[in-house]
Amino acid sequence: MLHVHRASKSPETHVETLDVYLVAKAQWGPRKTMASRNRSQPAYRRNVTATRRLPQALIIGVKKGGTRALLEFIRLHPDVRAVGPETHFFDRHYHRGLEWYR
Ligand SMILES: Nc1ncnc2c1ncn2[C@@H]1O[C@H](COP(=O)(O)OS(=O)(=O)O)[C@@H](OP(=O)(O)O)[C@H]1O
Repeated sequence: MLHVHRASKSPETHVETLDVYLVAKAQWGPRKTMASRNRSQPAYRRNVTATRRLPQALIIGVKKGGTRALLEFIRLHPDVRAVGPETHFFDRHYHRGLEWYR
């Protein structure tokens, strides 16, 4: 989850806090890790893995707006991969660039 703070001099808006979740559709391809040789895994798990890619969707909402619940419902779909902990890309790690973000 990412908290983006935007300050404003307008008395109506004050400080706006948003939660941002990153959601990516998984892209399946050949697995190249040691885990691929783990015979205790079923074949459909041995031979495929998710490729790291930029998110295709961002969930943005106000704090306490239920963004976590929405993310958990969306990630139930088998083709969806989503971050677990907060990434803080836009507020803390933006300078690291898109390769870090993947
Ligand atoms: N469908 C629905 N209806 C009513 N309330 C709901 C719903 N889904 C989530 N929630 C409540 O939303 C709170 C969590 O919001 P967030 O995921 O945005 O959390 S946070 O702001 O990042 O902490 C959290 O409230 P609190 O338990 O008071 O913290 C959830 O219980």
